[in-house]
Amino acid sequence: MSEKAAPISPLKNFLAGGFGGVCLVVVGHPLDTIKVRLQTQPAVVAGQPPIYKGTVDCFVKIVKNEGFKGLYKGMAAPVVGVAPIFALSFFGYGVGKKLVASHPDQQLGIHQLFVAGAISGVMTTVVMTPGERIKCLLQIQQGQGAAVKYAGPVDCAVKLMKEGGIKSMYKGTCATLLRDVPASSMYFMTYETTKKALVNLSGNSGTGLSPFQTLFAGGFAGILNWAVAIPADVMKSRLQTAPEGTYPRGVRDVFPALLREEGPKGFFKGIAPVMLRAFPANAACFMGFEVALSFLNWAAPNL
Ligand SMILES: CC(=O)O[C@H](CC(=O)[O-])C[N+](C)(C)C
Repeated sequence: MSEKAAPISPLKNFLAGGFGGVCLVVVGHPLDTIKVRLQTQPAVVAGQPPIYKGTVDCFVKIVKNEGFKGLYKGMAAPVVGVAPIFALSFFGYGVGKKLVASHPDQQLGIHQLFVAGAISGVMTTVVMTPGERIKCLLQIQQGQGAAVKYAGPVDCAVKLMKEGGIKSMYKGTCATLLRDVPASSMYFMTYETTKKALVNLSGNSGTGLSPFQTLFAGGFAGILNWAVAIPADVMKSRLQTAPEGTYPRGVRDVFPALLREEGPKGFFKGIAPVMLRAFPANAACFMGFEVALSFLNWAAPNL
């Protein structure tokens, strides 16, 4: 007999998703900083050592030269920016699930979950692109020898608007879509299917998931999200941090340039910190989401 699905509330998803996003940033930001530093460091010149030899070297150099606070550089922007991004992402997923379901109680299949995730990916791009542009610019300043240009996220946003208007804020939109549409599909589909598999395995369908199972399903969703997102993420970070005019045709220029300069492995730059961060950060995110959702279901059952 097919189980009756819980009614979907995009509004509750929005609020709980925002809380999940804050949990994700607190746990994952240091590794995100390392990822962006590795992704955007200049190509190695023959005979000269790279600025950072790898994840551990990058971590040690940041802590030595900038202190622990260097790892948390640019975190104000994601905390303020990621909460709405994740709120919108989980809201979009809720809307997507409603759109693909033929009736409100339907248990969605793997393909429907995939499409609902893609809808979420498109919706988040509106806030994800400027959020990522500001975050990446802040994360790379100082670390690679350049003078400090932006005092913080607001200063960065104001300067980008003054210098290049809304077009500059939305630099990297195509790369963000290329990253987030497949990534969000993978993310939500993996979380739901892993959850279902774990419940079936343990036979605890009456009591739902244990905290450990939620953490595992969330962490695994994060890993598969990044497994499909990383090549587009490298292109996005490059594009969004390059000096004006470097890649006039966006992805169409950054793709061949990266391939020419660094070969196929260039598209996987920063994969170690990405994967190190993916599991704990997304485990924390889904845990925060589920806790907030349970609270909302208790406090406002009809929301
Ligand atoms: C690419 C990205 O932002 O992935 C999010 C998870 C993470 O580790 O930041 C998930 N999502 C694309 C659904 C926002």
